[in-house]
Amino acid sequence: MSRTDGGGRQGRARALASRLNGRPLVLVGMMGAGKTTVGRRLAARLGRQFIDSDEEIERAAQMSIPEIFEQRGEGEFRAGEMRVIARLLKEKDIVLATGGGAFVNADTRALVKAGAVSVWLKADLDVLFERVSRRSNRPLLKTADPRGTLEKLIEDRYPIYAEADLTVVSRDVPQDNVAGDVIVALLDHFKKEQA
Ligand SMILES: Nc1ncnc2c1ncn2[C@@H]1O[C@H](COP(=O)(O)OP(=O)(O)O)[C@@H](O)[C@H]1O
Ligand SMILES: O=C(O)C1=C[C@@H](OP(=O)(O)O)[C@@H](O)[C@H](O)C1
Ligand SMILES: [Mg+2]
Repeated sequence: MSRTDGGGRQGRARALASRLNGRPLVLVGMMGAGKTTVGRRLAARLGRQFIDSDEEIERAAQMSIPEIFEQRGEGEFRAGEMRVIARLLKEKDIVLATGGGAFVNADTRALVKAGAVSVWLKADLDVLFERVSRRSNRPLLKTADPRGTLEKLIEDRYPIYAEADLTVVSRDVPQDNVAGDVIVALLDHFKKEQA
């Protein structure tokens, strides 16, 4: 990478930091969109702390997400998810990756909309299915037809994710490039907001 590229990157990160003024950046979207992995890259590029709400919930409950769903049920998971996100939104200068269902919950969505800048990482069914098929840690997809389940979730959730402040396509390119796409899209968003 040339010196100019490095300067451009840093310049964009600084410009964005000033626009955000400490406000949390929150990633929303389907399972497999890349919220956790792209979010980590994004935080590194912006010099922000990265937090994943699923990891926070697992730490608080001392159980894995599949165990929480199995032993406590989805209702309790969603209530815990909202509490954890409400607490995390009080932090400054963070990138927060949420679980795919968090923004779908009306109360959690209201908290995110009020206290953060939200980005929908969007990907289509084929891309998502290929990615989630790599691991079996998503209890909602433990059905007879996981692809059909994912398709139905997309149908239900896309209109809700569209309420995020902006949308970035999670392309099948290195995750650092997707993080770069998010930074460019955010700067563009703030420019438009100012115009
Ligand atoms: N842009 C990308 N290109 C290729 N693979 C990706 C990309 N983003 C994420 N992945 C992979 O997809 C899987 C799910 O990513 P993850 O970050 O856990 O998604 P989420 O948190 O949105 O469910 C992981 O194996 C990750 O490495
Ligand atoms: O879409 C969902 O409802 C869920 C997504 C998961 O997080 P990721 O989106 O990070 O996979 C996790 O919170 C849980 O399995 C439920
Ligand atoms: Mg995740």
